[in-house]
Amino acid sequence: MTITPTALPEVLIVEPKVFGDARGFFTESWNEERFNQATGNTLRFVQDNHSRSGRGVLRGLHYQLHPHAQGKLVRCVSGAVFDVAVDMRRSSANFGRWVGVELTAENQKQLWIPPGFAHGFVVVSETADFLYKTTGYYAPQAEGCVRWDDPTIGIEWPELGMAALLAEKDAKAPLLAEAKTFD
Ligand SMILES: Cc1cn([C@H]2C[C@H](O)[C@@H](COP(=O)(O)OP(=O)(O)O[C@H]3O[C@H](C)C(=O)[C@H](O)[C@H]3O)O2)c(=O)[nH]c1=O
Repeated sequence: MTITPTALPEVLIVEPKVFGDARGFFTESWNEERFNQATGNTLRFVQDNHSRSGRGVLRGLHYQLHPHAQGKLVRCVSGAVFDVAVDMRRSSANFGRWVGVELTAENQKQLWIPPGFAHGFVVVSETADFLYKTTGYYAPQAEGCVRWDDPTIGIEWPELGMAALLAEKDAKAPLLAEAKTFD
């Protein structure tokens, strides 16, 4: 397992070892001991999620506030997405800053997004199956969201050649200045 910090040092690219052979491949997509040894975390995941989306679908930017804040370990198992995390902690020197990583079925990269960060992705393949583990249960009453295209965050989304397809709540999400944040 390889762990690579991003420009937001708490957001980590996780690359489990992939064993390829003439039949295909095998990989341990999650190994608690290896992950916690490599990152110094002591994570406990309580929920697995799976969403499927078509090209141009943009889900996010979402997060849950305390006491229901979620850490997420995300990956794309078919197709490809551009995955983004935004630091929503006002006390952080990186408040409002973002990182983006292409997660694909081919590169088998995963992204660890700790509590305190907004998360979202846009699909850059015909379809994408997106799986992720969370350290907290779904709590819609604690959900926060921030606009995907807020110029003060300035996410450089990939060119899609089409308008992003968003849920109504995401199209109407607040800008960072009005969004709920972490201390
Ligand atoms: C997230 C979630 C949703 N739902 C139900 C609620 C709705 O009836 C339906 C679709 O929910 P939503 O439109 O919020 O799904 P996404 O837009 O993919 O939300 C996710 O998008 C970004 C990328 C995230 O990081 C979050 O995990 C999550 O907010 O699934 C559940 O029952 N449990 C859940 O954990």
